[in-house]
Parts: sequence; C-alpha cells; structure tokens
Amino acid sequence: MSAIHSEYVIETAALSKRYGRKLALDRLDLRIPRGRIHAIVGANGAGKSTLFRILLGFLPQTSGEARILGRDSQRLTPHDRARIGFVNEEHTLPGWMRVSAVKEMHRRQYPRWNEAAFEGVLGHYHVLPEQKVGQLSRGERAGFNLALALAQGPELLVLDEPTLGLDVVAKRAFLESLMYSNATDDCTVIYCSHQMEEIERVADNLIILEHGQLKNMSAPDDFCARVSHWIADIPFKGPEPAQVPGLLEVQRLDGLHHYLVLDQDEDFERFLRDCGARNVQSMPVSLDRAVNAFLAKNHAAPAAA
Ligand SMILES: Nc1ncnc2c1ncn2[C@@H]1O[C@H](COP(=O)(O)OP(=O)(O)OP(=O)(O)O)[C@@H](O)[C@H]1O
Repeated sequence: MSAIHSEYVIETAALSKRYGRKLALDRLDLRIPRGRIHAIVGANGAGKSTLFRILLGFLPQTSGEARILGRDSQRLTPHDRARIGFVNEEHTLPGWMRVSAVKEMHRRQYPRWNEAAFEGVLGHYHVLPEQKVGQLSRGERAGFNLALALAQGPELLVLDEPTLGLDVVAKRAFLESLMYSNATDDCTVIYCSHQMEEIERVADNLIILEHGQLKNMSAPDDFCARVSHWIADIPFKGPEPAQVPGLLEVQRLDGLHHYLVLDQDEDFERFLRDCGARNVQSMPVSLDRAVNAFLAKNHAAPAAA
C-alpha cells in the first residue's frame, strides 16, 4: 500500500474477496479516520461481514490490502487484538460462567482494563454479579458484552449488528449505554446495522457498501441532502423510468407521481414540467427512506447488468 497514515483506523486498498464464483468484495478502497462513530450499512450480501472477518484476521482476502490500526490484518498479534473490541449479534459468552467470573477473566486479560467504564455501561442493566451468563436475557447479554468490550479500553470498537433480535427497550438501553459511556471518547467506533433509526442517532459518518464496493462516505445529513422527494401532478403516464435522471424510486399515489431522486437540483423541476407536470413540490426525506431507496435501487440493477 503506497501511503499508510496512522490517522486511519481502517485502510483497505483494492481489497477483493472471492468465494468461488462470487465476488463479495470488489477492489474496495476504504479509509476510516480515527475517532467518532462510523456506521457501515449495506443490503444483505453487500460484503459487510466478509470485510469484518478479513479486518479481524479471521479470513484471508483474495487480493488487495487490509490494515487495521495500521497493521496488516492477517498478521495481528495478541497485543494488536487487545486494542480492538468486537461485539456481534451472537453475544457469545460461556453460559455456565457467572458474570463476576467472566468479568474477572477479562480484567486479567486486558492491561488497560477500565473498571469505571465497565460499571458505567452495566449500570444501565439489572445484571447481578452472581448470575450465570446463560440466565441473562438477550438484551442483558448484549449490554454485558458491550461493558466488557469498552472496559477493555480499545482504540477501535467494532459493533456488528449488536442489537439484532433485541426489543425496542433493550435496543434503547444498548444505544444509551454506548452513547453515554466516557470510554468511547478515546475510541473509534464502527457500527454496522440495518437499523436506520440507530444510525441516525449515533453515527457521525455514514459508509454505504454495495456489491462489495464503497458507495458513500459522508455525514448522514449530507447523504440525506443528496436525496430529494418530488411530487408532481402529471395528467398522463409520466416519463419512462429510464429517462428520469437520478431515479431511485417512483410511485403513483392518489393520482400524483412521487419521485425519489439522487443528486438532482432545481433542474429536476424543469424536467418534470417538460414532462407535462402542472404542479411540482419537493420535500426532504428521512435518512431511513434515503438509504433504503438507494439500496433498493442498486439491488434492482446489479453491477453486471
Ligand atoms: N463462505 C461463503 N461461501 C460462499 N459465499 C459466501 C460465503 N460467505 C459469504 N458469501 C457471499 O458473499 C457475499 C457477501 O456476504 P456477506 O456475509 O459478507 O454480506 P453482508 O453484507 O454481511 O450481508 P448481511 O447483511 O446479510 O449479513 C454474499 O453474496 C454471500 O452469499
């Protein structure tokens, strides 16, 4: 890799992963700067888990380079691994052990152990030290896992779908315990989720992966600003979808045409009027709608088409 800058916690160059005939990562160039909370989103099969597995050294790439905290991801030492916290949706911990014993094991393993961070996160949950891990609810297990990962004092915390399968109350508890923990101050967080309302609350940076390629890297609000919703009163059929610039989604509701479009300015109004629109209105869209329309559009038009 030509230029490795330590200000990036993650840096990939032309990173590809092929499983047989399937290309899961396609010459991915990704640079995630140090600090703040970065969300990675993508449709099912976009390559997110493959990327994490390579970055954490669990899987070799087919070609290209992957660095995490400045290190080659395939050559991580135990010391490098201690600098990285990882929580995924499985929340796998030994069910037969007591909470206090698991904590003690982690405390001894990690030299940068931060007891206050552990207590701060776990304080959001009604978890007792004498409970066995297997007796904890899914939400409590998620919280316990987060407490362990943050107390480890990581420079980088990777959260891969951490709230999958949790109810609304447990999801909120998880997010709040993450957001209000001082332990995240010195830590870069990578948050992978399909839950757009969570991304909206926590993320400073929105990374969109599709078909193993990077499609967006910006503040969530900036991505939202790229997508606009236009409502047009067109008496006839309206333009052919293939002719609509930047089209992500079109719907006909109550006789009005609704267009979600990407990267269009006021020229789009002129386009609609030229297509016979009598009234045209535009409005902003939520992050949820913008991202879903973007992903759905790319899904319908695969790269090979
Ligand atoms: N072990 C494997 N063998 C063959 N193909 C695989 C394997 N693992 C993943 N794939 C394929 O690689 C692509 C990327 O999968 P990956 O699990 O990385 O996506 P993802 O973005 O994490 O998806 P999801 O959001 O559903 O978890 C998919 O098309 C998947 O079918």
